Amino acid sequence: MKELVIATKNKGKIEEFRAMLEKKGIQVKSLLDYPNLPDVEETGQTFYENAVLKAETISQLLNKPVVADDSGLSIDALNGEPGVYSARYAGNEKDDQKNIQKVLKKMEGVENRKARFICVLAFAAPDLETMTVEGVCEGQITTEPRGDNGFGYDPIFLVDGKEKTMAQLEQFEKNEISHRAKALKKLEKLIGDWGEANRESFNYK
Ligand SMILES: O=P(O)(O)OP(=O)(O)OP(=O)(O)OC[C@H]1O[C@@H](n2cnc3c(O)ncnc32)[C@H](O)[C@@H]1O
Ligand SMILES: [Mg+2]
Repeated sequence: MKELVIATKNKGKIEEFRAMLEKKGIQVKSLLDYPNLPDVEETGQTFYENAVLKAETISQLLNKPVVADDSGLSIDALNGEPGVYSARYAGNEKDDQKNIQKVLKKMEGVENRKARFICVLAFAAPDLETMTVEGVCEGQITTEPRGDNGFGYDPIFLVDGKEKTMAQLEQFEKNEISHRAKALKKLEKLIGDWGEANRESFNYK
């Protein structure tokens, strides 16, 4: 079975990548399978910078092809917040419930509820120039959480074109329309064949 390392510790992301890739015969590994690797500090100002930082650092340490995902929620009325700080919006403990409450509080009485999920994927491999792609999913911020599926801000994100929040969609439905799914489709096109990515050495720069 082909194998791909995703440089993430986020269980929600890992589950989604598994669902999208394992049906194609690709076994997904994550940083939870490599507990001895150091944490990569997300010092970038953009999703792109952080995705590249995570992918290149882990690819160099493992000497393997690696995909990293940097993603988040961007709310128009909050000038793009929580943005690159999505995971730690309400504090360093990365608490989804606290993050949601912080957004709902800031959005109290706000009429313009337009928002989007953004996902940047970076693919880094030994001797290969790093590739990046972006996927976006448009929606609206609700006034209260709805649904139990997914992770992060899914319960307060009403997906445009559906009458459900992202957390009310079944996982397979989220994986048809999400920012992550769109980015992954683009990356697959760019790379051609994930099998290529698993060759011992990558020699086309
Ligand atoms: O860096 P890694 O280890 O991948 O895990 P992380 O959770 O820190 O991931 P990010 O730095 O990319 O921060 C992304 C945050 O944005 C939010 N987010 C991203 N994708 C999401 C999705 O599909 N649904 C809901 N929230 C999402 C969620 O709060 C994530 O913690
Ligand atoms: Mg992170």
